[in-house]
Amino acid sequence: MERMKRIPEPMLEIADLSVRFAGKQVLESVNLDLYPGELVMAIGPSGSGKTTLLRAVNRLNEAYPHCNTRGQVRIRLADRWWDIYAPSTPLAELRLRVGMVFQHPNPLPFSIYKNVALPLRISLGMNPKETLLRVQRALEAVQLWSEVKDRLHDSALTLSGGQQQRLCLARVLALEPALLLLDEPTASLDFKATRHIEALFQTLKQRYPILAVTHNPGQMRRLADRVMVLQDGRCVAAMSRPEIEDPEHSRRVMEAFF
Ligand SMILES: Nc1ncnc2c1ncn2[C@@H]1O[C@H](COP(=O)(O)OP(=O)(O)OP(=O)(O)O)[C@@H](O)[C@H]1O
Repeated sequence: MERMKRIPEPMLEIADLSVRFAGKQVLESVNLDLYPGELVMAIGPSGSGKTTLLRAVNRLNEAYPHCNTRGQVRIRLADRWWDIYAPSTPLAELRLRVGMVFQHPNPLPFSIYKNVALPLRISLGMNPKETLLRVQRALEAVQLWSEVKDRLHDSALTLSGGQQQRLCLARVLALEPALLLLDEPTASLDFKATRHIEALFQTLKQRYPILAVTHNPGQMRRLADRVMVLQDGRCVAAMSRPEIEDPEHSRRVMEAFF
């Protein structure tokens, strides 16, 4: 008897997603499935809707009263599907499971330690000993520990832009999310830190799938398993890994849409 081929189930399903701000169409009928072990990158010209797409996954666009979202976004957590836009979905819990790193670092006006520790204490109810261990592990993962271990109680706002970005990533990783959303996560990092964080993403995607936005074609080639190209809010092209690796093909796609 022919063996049945196992079709992997996605972790995230975005179906026919449209977003308007004050009547202006910003995303139109976007579809995307994200599978375990994948790092998918959204690219496109400035204003094409990349950040809006990421923000739609954890319902951050709703912070704007004139925002209207249609379509479906579903996430699979512990083998159960959650409809992200269903009124019954527990939003706070969802946002803990869907970690997002923003384009501009957004540390809280507290100490370096508290920035990572507070969500663990408040949201996960961790005890101080567990918290300390988790904070250290997260800061080591983003290669910040050696730079801050002697000044953990200084304000996070005294860190450089690149250090703040790594701190914000550590804060998200410490919560051990199910899915990562990254909006140009290396934009404020130097070459060495960028390469380290890129290597970290390659490891992390085995644990949780990643949907990322980048403006950097080199980073796209180094990291992306698949690429979606957005233009004026629509998905106008897609590239698989072999197409991304083919310099002629990816050059043609970039030239066509940028
Ligand atoms: N809260 C908002 N209210 C009104 N318009 C918005 C809002 N947020 C985004 N937009 C508009 O939606 C469009 C897409 O914005 P978005 O930030 O998603 O683009 P992007 O592709 O991420 O751009 P960039 O590459 O410059 O970061 C833009 O025209 C932007 O002005």
